[in-house]
Amino acid sequence: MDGKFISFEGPDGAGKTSVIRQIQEELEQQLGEEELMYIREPGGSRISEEIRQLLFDNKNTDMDPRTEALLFAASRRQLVVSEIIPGLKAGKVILCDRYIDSSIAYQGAGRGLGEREIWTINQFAIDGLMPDLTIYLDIESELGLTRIAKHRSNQVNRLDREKLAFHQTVRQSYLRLQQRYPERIKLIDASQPLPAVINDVKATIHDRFSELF
Ligand SMILES: Nc1ncnc2c1ncn2[C@@H]1O[C@H](COP(=O)(O)OP(=O)(O)OP(=O)(O)O)[C@@H](O)[C@H]1O
Ligand SMILES: Cc1cn([C@H]2C[C@H](O)[C@@H](COP(=O)(O)O)O2)c(=O)[nH]c1=O
Repeated sequence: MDGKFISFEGPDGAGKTSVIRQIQEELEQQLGEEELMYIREPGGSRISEEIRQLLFDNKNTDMDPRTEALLFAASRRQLVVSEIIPGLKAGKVILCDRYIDSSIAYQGAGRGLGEREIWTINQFAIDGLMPDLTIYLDIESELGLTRIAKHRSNQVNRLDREKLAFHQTVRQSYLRLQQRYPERIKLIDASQPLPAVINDVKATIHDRFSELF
């Protein structure tokens, strides 16, 4: 497939949304809007957005962890088929806010379901389709959660509400993934001021795809 598949990962509050917004704006100017696709997980397609509602509904506190893991994988499957594969076939640059690494870190490690088990169920969903590049925004859990509490307290979802220890486990899992796949996953220090984070992200994308930025 001709396109470029870039995923963005990180603990809650790392700044993914803020970074992607800027990257998207600049790439749209460089490439034109039609060459670019922004999607977010869970969600990004009609059916996947409906699964998102179920996953984040604050009244679903009794959701079983395996149900949660399967719903994230189901949402991902639908997104792959309805958006990502067609976008890549059309040669687009796809900016994807979270992908399989989120499930490994949050459900595999955070929920304690096992990183290998989550990898396996997600292979059924993605059928081998991995990002060309993953930007991992690394931040200490305390700082990430503080940012959310400060700026986004009116939109806190079921997973944001987890205890600090959960978020620390998630971060450790991300760091292990980055060490295991250093060619695909590039670590950016997200505790820096936003403009510095964005510069690092642009340089990392350019290193991988010299025609971008
Ligand atoms: N580098 C930064 N320095 C200070 N504040 C930041 C930085 N990046 C983002 N923020 C602020 O932190 C808050 C969370 O940022 P953002 O929503 O972009 O993070 P996120 O990684 O998408 O979070 P989540 O995964 O929980 O949705 C926002 O209010 C944003 O303005
Ligand atoms: C894809 C995916 C996401 N999550 C969690 C991670 C976050 O807490 C939320 C997504 O919130 P955002 O503001 O849209 O980043 O969902 C997860 O646990 N597992 C996953 O596979």
